Amino acid sequence: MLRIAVPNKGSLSEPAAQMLAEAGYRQRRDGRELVLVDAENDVEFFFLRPRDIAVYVGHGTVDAGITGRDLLVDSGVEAIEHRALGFARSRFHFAAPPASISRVEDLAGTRIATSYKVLVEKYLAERGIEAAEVIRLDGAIESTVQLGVADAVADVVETGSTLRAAGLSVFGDVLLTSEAVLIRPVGEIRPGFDVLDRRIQGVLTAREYVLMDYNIPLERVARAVDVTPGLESPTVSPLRESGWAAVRVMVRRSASHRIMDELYEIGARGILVTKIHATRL
Ligand SMILES: Nc1ncnc2c1ncn2[C@@H]1O[C@H](COP(=O)(O)OP(=O)(O)OP(=O)(O)O)[C@@H](O)[C@H]1O
Ligand SMILES: O=P(O)(O)OC[C@H]1O[C@H](OP(=O)(O)OP(=O)(O)O)[C@H](O)[C@@H]1O
Ligand SMILES: [Mg+2]
Repeated sequence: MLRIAVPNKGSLSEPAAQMLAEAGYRQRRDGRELVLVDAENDVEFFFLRPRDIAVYVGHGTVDAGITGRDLLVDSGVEAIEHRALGFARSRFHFAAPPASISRVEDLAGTRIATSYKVLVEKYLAERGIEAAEVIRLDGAIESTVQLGVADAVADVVETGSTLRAAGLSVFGDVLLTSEAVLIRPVGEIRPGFDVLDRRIQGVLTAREYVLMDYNIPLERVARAVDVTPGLESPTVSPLRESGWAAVRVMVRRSASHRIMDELYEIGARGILVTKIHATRL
């Protein structure tokens, strides 16, 4: 039975549960359940703190896990980032009151508050910058400057509104671009992992693509297919009315309206877009 670690709390937990549900796995009914056996799919889910998941996977205690790339890096543990999952996207940045610090070099001799101490210390060490102290705190990092605990912070930024509300501005490079990731232990892939991965890949494709159907005069099929080449090759079938073909093809959801406009211009009619629920490509 494949053992999978899943975030039990925080920003990662709800979208991870949603993704696994779309992949056909059983869901826990109660947020306090710690273990869930899905015998039908031959997997066992362990609901753990997102920060600890990299450690369990790194030590090989579980066969797979979902966590944040930033948490994996900060754990200092070796595990393989097998696949990016497209949610909990964030950037990791330094920030300070704009009048005080605006360059990474100015961090020398300052106190920096963060929940990601390993990540920050590694970044500073690589640049030969010696902070007075890197203070590790659990959350609400943006408040530390106002509270007089730190001179600057290093934290997760999504929209930037938390930083703005605290009167802080980012400076320097993005230290890390993060999102939720599927991770696995170093070494041989555990039995059953490929099935989990294919199911997740299926969900990602179903989210990214839609199915497009349209009718088109035969002499314009080639032009239309140039606009919608599909992943491999579009299905082109004859319509009952002679001189017309029906085309079925996958297109990126984000481009679907632009593509419909183009197809219409070429002469396509009856253009339909349908949501894809699941895929195995
Ligand atoms: N506002 C946000 N937008 C996008 N991703 C976020 C946001 N806050 C945290 N994350 C990401 O979620 C993961 C952190 O999850 P974690 O559960 O530790 O923190 P959290 O979501 O802040 O939860 P909490 O603060 O309630 O403990 C990291 O990968 C981080 O980059
Ligand atoms: O750029 P924004 O869209 O404002 O999002 C970023 C904020 O969201 C998270 O905080 P969370 O709400 O999890 O609180 P925490 O600081 O206690 O973890 C993160 O730690 C940042 O503080
Ligand atoms: Mg948080």
